[in-house]
Amino acid sequence: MNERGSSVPTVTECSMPGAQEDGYMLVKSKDAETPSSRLKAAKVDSRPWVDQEVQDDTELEQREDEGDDWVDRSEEQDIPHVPYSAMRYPEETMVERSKEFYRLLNQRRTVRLISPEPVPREVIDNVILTAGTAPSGAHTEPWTFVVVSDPEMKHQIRQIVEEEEEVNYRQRMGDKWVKDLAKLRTNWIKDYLDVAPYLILIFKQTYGILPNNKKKTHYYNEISVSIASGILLAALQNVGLVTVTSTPLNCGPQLRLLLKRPANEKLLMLLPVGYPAPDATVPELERKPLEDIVVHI
Ligand SMILES: NC(=O)C1=CN([C@@H]2O[C@H](COP(=O)(O)OP(=O)(O)OC[C@H]3O[C@@H](n4cnc5c(N)ncnc54)[C@H](OP(=O)(O)O)[C@@H]3O)[C@@H](O)[C@H]2O)C=CC1
Ligand SMILES: Cc1cc2nc3c(=O)[nH]c(=O)nc-3n(C[C@H](O)[C@H](O)[C@H](O)COP(=O)(O)O)c2cc1C
Ligand SMILES: N[C@@H](Cc1ccc(O)c(Cl)c1)C(=O)O
Repeated sequence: MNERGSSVPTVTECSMPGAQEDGYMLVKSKDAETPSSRLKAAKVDSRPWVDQEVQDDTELEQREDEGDDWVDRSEEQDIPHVPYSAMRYPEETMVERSKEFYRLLNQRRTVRLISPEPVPREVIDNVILTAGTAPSGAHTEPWTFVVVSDPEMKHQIRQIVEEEEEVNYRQRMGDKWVKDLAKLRTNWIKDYLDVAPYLILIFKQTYGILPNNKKKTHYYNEISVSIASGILLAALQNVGLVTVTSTPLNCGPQLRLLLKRPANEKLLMLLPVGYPAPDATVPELERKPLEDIVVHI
């Protein structure tokens, strides 16, 4: 393998215990070689180099089950291009606005003690609309925001999450993981899943399904939905609400089924949303200074 990553991880079809209706998962394996992996390797080798961590494998992986059920992009209609104009501020105003926005977002904290106080539904709709302004690969908008306010449904979500997180903390993840998280004083008990007025479950659509049932490639879907999620966090901060950017390990498939979401959707994160509880505390964390996060060239 050369340094620029031309060695391609092979892909094996295998049965996935306890998982989806699809019955397949892609497993990276160094040794196994199958016709599809050879095809994939050949395709990848003919492409320009991209960092393996960020390369868009979306289409390659999906074309494993290539068939007539994928839409041909060339069938899509051309659209008009229209003039664009942006707000233009004097430089001093730009500096002031950039500081002001930084001050706002620098106050954002993950708050794990959330008040049960109701939050207007319209505010939740607006922050989700804001998240939906995110850029997305080929403008595929590969996100679904499931908003849960029903107490019984919230409780069922809590039961799934607590059951899996208990396994994560007690055995699945091991000592290093538990030690790395210790400063946050988290555990598998997730009161906020019952208490927060809203739970927003953010799903990435790994591919799209058109009205004619053909599948559509959702390029860079995880990156696109992650950007939308970041914008959602900023929008929540803007209205004085708090959340926990939570990634409940191994809960995705169960939560998808509970919420009756289709098989093309995978849970990306679960955000309990509300006002902070009056007695909420947060760990006294520091953020890296500018010189540690920027390189000017
Ligand atoms: N594991 C990761 O790389 C990432 C995880 N997350 C989030 O972290 C949390 C834990 O993630 P993870 O450990 O992957 O656990 P999940 O609970 O999301 O998934 C467990 C396993 O099931 C697979 N799976 C989930 N949904 C589907 C679906 N609709 N169709 C087919 N396979 C599916 C996943 O595949 P697969 O590994 O292909 O996703 C994974 O192997 C979740 O909230 C998840 O959304 C967020 C970003 C990346
Ligand atoms: C991708 C990602 C996954 C996270 N997963 C969890 C999680 O599962 N549970 C949790 O309590 N916090 C989770 N967090 C929140 C982090 O613990 C938190 O962002 C970090 O401690 C910094 O604190 P701050 O958000 O207050 O700046 C996650 C954050 C990110 C960005
Ligand atoms: N999901 C667990 C553990 C956890 C906690 C905090 C984190 O920042 C991360 Cl990445 C994981 C939990 O919610 O307790």
